Amino acid sequence: MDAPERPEGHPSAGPTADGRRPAAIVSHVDIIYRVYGAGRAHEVEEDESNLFARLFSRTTPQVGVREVHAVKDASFVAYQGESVGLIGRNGSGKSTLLRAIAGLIPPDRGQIYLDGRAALLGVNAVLMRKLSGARNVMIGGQALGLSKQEVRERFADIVEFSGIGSFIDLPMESYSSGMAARLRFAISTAAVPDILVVDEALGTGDADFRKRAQDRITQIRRDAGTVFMVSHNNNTIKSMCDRALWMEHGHLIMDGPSGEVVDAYAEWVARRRRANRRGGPTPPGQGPA
Ligand SMILES: Nc1ncnc2c1ncn2[C@@H]1O[C@H](COP(=O)(O)OP(=O)(O)OP(=O)(O)O)[C@@H](O)[C@H]1O
Repeated sequence: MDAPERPEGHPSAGPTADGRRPAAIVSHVDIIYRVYGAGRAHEVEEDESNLFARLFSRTTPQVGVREVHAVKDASFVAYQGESVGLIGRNGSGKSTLLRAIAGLIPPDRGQIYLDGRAALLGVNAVLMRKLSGARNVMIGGQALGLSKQEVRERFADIVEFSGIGSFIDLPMESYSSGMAARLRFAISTAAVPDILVVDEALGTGDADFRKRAQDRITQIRRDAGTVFMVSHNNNTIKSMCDRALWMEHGHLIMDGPSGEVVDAYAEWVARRRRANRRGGPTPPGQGPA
């Protein structure tokens, strides 16, 4: 099979003229979810011959399949050492784009090129509530690609960072949600990936833990890693990211220094609220489009 076409600035092309090295290239990416069984009642009850014709038709969409176009023609380049925040309203496509960068969802169109390994912060899928925190450290660490020996070497650090103390020997189902979130964060960042993808993990925990989480992310960036994060907290994005991407209805509508993008987004949200209170739409020409 032919190698995919490499856009300008592909990681293998080396650093740019200003010395920055691309870590992730997202080129014209579209992501479409297909939700099955989403048909209307009368479609489900249609007669069998009609159903047969539909199943074998190339042109008519199948019964009950609904498409959600979550990301539309998104393109950007992120550089090593950069921390990029994604902001936007609920359902605007932020998590979907992050999951695609982490390699969990294949784009329907376009390409994503990464220089190194990307990992989504969060080992939720593999952790087991009925097992002790200690057993879960071993399971989660290995899920991140560490060997048993490597997890053992980092065990004390992970437990110390989580602040779980002697609870580490109890089943995770006995933890408060904050304790579980802290342990998950500690496990997830035990193996430092080249590209760390953080989806809303920083809203959990108390102020002290948030500070330590922030320090750890800063350290990952210092080790030449790149961080992507989604947050609904504008202050988190401003303080932890140097750049922000604003998504609306699957489109990437603004890309720039985090302070500028967050302020523009906050202003737009406030204007929308005012317009909604007055019962009218957002004034034309002042929306994000
Ligand atoms: N697994 C899925 N199957 C079908 N549709 C999905 C799925 N996950 C997300 N969607 C849809 O894709 C769109 C984008 O969702 P996504 O979770 O990426 O948005 P988001 O900006 O991260 O939202 P939020 O801020 O609420 O987390 C939404 O319309 C959502 O309903």
